[in-house]
Formats: sequence, structure tokens, C-alpha cells
Amino acid sequence: MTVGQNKGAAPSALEALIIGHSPAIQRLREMIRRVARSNASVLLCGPSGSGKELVARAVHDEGVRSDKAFTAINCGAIPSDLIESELFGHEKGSFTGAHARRIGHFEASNGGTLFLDEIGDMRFDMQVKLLRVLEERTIVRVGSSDVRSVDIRLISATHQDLGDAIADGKFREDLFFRLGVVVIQVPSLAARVEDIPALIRHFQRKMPADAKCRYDEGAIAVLMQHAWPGNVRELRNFVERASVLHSGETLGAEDVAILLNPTAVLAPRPAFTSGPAAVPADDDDHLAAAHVAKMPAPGRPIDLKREIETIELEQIHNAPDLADGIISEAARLLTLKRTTLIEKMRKYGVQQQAA
Ligand SMILES: Nc1ncnc2c1ncn2[C@@H]1O[C@H](COP(=O)(O)OP(=O)(O)OP(=O)(O)O)[C@@H](O)[C@H]1O
Repeated sequence: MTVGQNKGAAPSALEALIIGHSPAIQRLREMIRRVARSNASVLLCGPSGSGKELVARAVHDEGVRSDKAFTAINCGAIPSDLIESELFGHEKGSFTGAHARRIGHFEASNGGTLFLDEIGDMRFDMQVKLLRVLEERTIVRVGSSDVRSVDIRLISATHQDLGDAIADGKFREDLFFRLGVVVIQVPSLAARVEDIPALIRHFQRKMPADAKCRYDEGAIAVLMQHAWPGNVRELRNFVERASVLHSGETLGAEDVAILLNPTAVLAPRPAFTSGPAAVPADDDDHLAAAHVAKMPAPGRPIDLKREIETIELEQIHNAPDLADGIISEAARLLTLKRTTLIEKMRKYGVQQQAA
């Protein structure tokens, strides 16, 4: 499968924003359409980088408030002693440093949508105040006693398990139910790998034609097997890295495997040493070179045998380390017979370090 162009009907605004055709993404778009019609508070749960802020933006864009402000606040990034003033504003002189009156985000976004990211990081005393605002739809600026009405749609998000936080007494259960009148689970990328080709096309769309990469079937297979701990954000970074290092090229499985693990070349050497007789003196250069000279190009041939040996050498070095030095386990990791691995270790002069 190559990452070619998708033909078909023009996508809706929502389909153009939230990319993917997997059942999980189709369900997510349907949820967005439904909740957008209401004013209910929405709690978005899902791992980091899975698209929670994008979903919040989509709920806003699809709803009646789309022509009003959408303000995103990361609660985890605001010092806890400032968050009340950030959200509700303050009067001049209400605390040291309050040199002027300041309007908070609730007032500034009146009529629109407020997105509170990392809600699980909010301090307990602040949770009480937020609950009151949600129940009464009013705010009081720090240092003031005036009660002001606000008309806000609140969307919040967390990558934490709020059930655990509630059980540990760190998050108020009543606030959880207020925030999550509707709870939407944003799926991890690993749960919808069939969306990867469409997401790659999406991230490449704005690139100049000669910066784009093509991905052969092997490359796509490796991408689909990757765990994607950083989710769609990690994929976006990967696509950018690929275009910087391989613009205009067709990437195969090996290229992708290396690009997915860009720090591997910097990793400490495994607990195995290379025998001086069998391993070339420029071993490190040799390994590093594998990260740049992989694809042949007109006027730039490659030594395929050497490339394959380089990859084999790297794997033979790394597998025993990953297996805590247990050779039979390392052989299993490489799907080799134990005797074959020992033979290859001898060939490359890789030996277990004396304890
Ligand atoms: N389905 C999708 N289609 C297109 N782009 C997506 C999709 N999901 C996520 N992205 C992109 O991935 C990146 C990360 O998404 P976003 O910031 O919304 O994740 P998040 O879950 O809010 O992350 P965090 O928990 O770290 O705040 C953004 O560039 C976003 O536009």
C-alpha cells in the first residue's frame, strides 16, 4: 500500500479537521456532531497527543457558538496560585502583583467555548470554585464581591484516569459529573492504525511536492505495528522528520524503523563488546552511516550487502542487551535459533562482557 491520493466526495468540514475512516474515528465524529448541538459540558478522555484539543475545537466549530471565541487553557501549565485569577480575573490591588484590573478567561470568552486541558492537575480548592461556577453560571473576580453571569460552554480534557484520582481523594466526584455530562473517549492511534495513511497524506498536504515522501508497503506495515506512545502528535513529528531527511524519496521498512527511533544511534552501547578481530575499526561510523546512506539514488549507489550487515550487526548488538544478557531470550527476540545467534555473534565478534 502506498500513500497515494484519496478520491471520492469532498469531505465535510468535520472530516477535513478530524482525519480518519476507522470505525473509532467515525464514531468519534458522530459523537462530536451530537454534542455540538447541545450546550452540555463535555469531558474528553484519552492519551496525550490523541487529538483531545482538536476534538474540543471541532465541538465548538460544529455548534451554534462557532462564531464566538474558543479559548484553550492548559491548567497544568498555570501556577496553582494564579489559576483563579487567570480563569475569573482580578481587581487592581487584590494581591501582590495585581497592578491593574484583569478580565479572566471565563468573562473574556463569554458566549463562546472554554477548553480546560489537563483538568486532572487542578488543585482541590480550585475544583470547588469551578464546581460553583458550573452550577451557578456566575463568576466572582479575585478581590471583588460582584457576582457576574457568564454564558460559557465548558469542555475539559484529561489524559489521567480520573476514576483513580477520585478514589485517591485528589479529584472531586461531583465536579467530575458536572464536567462530564457527556464523556468522550478519544482513541489512541494504536487503536486505529488503519488511519495512518490518511493522516500522513494530511500532514504532507501543506508541504511542497518535492518535500513529500512516499511510503512503500513494507514501510506502512512497520508504521502500523508501531506502538505510537505519543499518538497522532508523534506521527506528525515523524512525517516532518521523514520529509527533512528523505524529501522526495520512497521509504521502505528499514528507513521507517530507523526514523521511528531517531535516538537509537545515541543510545549507550549494550553490555556486549565487539571483538577487535572481526569488527571493523570504524564500527561506530559504520552504524551511524546506516542512518543516512540507505536509499540508492541516481549517481549514489549503495552497497546492499554492507547495508544488510550493518542492520544485522546493530540487531545482534542490541538484542542481548534487551534480553538482559540471556542468549536464548535474545534469540527469541530476533526469531533465530540460539545456535544461529551465537554463530552470528561470533561472526561479528560480539561477546558478552565479563562480569
Ligand atoms: N484525527 C486527527 N486528524 C488530524 N490531526 C490530528 C488528529 N488527531 C490529532 N491530530 C493532530 O495531532 C496533534 C496533537 O493533537 P492534540 O494537541 O489535539 O492532542 P491532545 O490529546 O490534546 O494532546 P495533550 O493531551 O498532550 O494535550 C495536533 O497537531 C493535532 O492537530
